[in-house]
Amino acid sequence: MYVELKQINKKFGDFKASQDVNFSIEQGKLVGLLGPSGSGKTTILRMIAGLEKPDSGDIMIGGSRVNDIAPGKRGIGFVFQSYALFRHMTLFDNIAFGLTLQKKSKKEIIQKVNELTELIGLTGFEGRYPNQLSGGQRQRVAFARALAPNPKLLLLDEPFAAIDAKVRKELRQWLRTTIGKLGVTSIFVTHDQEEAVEVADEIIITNRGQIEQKGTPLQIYKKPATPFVAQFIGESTIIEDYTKFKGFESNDGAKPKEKGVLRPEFIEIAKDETEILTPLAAEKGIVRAIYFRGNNIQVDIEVKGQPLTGYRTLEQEDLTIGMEVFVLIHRVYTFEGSHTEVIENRIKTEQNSVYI
Ligand SMILES: Nc1ncnc2c1ncn2[C@@H]1O[C@H](COP(=O)(O)OP(=O)(O)OP(=O)(O)O)[C@@H](O)[C@H]1O
Repeated sequence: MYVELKQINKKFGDFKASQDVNFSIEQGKLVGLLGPSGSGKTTILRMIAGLEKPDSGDIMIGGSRVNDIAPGKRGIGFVFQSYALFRHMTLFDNIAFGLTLQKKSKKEIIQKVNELTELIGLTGFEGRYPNQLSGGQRQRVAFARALAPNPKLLLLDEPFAAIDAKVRKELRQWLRTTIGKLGVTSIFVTHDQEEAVEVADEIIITNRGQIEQKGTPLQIYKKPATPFVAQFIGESTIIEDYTKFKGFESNDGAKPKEKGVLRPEFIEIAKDETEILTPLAAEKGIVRAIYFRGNNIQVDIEVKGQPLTGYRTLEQEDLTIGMEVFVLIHRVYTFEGSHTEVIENRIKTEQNSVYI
């Protein structure tokens, strides 16, 4: 493991910004720290960088405990949200900054800066000042500057936050490819789940100073470990009593102990019985709202007093507000302690086995 946090605790006054934080990151991985505002992501990043000291616990980088090592001696590159370039320095001098501090030879500096300028696609722009570059270009320069001293670990704090949406998408892909090529272990902070899912090899989800889950984007999406993760990742509706729906009835009529989580992808909304394979397993619902989402149509429905959301494709027939529709709930998640359970629609499953 390249980076390891062991039982890290950090308080600001009485406020617990990190509570028993444990995780490890393999060498060469690009990991996203994802969580709502104030959940402690930046505090974790700053402790790894040495800009903040944990109250207890160990921070290990490359097998050594670095708690007492100064930030500049940890072999870390840092990219901040706001470009933080030196305004009075050219692109060349900005990238060369760390190398000059390291007292590298002129020849070495020129070679390295040229290499990095090419990597970020800005060859020919060496003499420009930050205000002569676009936001995306400036952020790439910040990235090159952080990489110049050959860090073993790269930390990025909301690196795309200040950049407009279209450029941000391009920059994400670029960052992913570039970091993959360089193989430098990297941790980035974001509160944007789309960004984390698109860019990261692995995601660590933070909530109230604690780690809720760590896994690949797909693992986190398919098997959220806690109700918090289930609600935070993707869209979902929390249902107090899912046993009121067809196919989910409890055997003894008792209400479930745990709440259910329903994602739009678990719901099929059909205009009539012919659109659905197992109409017997479906509930009737009323269309409450319809939103065109570009590549699909979001339909808000009400089923037995419960508002739910599902999607329809552009190829399917249009629905109208107030229309009665068939709603097939394929599955529901529940959580028992730290265990996620997936409950399938029983009627649908039985009917499908008859067809087979
Ligand atoms: N130096 C500090 N002094 C006091 N409180 C702090 C300090 N730094 C952070 N905090 C508090 O610790 C909590 C966690 O902050 P942190 O910046 O780690 O969260 P975050 O998840 O990165 O949030 P955001 O997405 O808004 O940046 C917040 O409530 C914040 O106000």
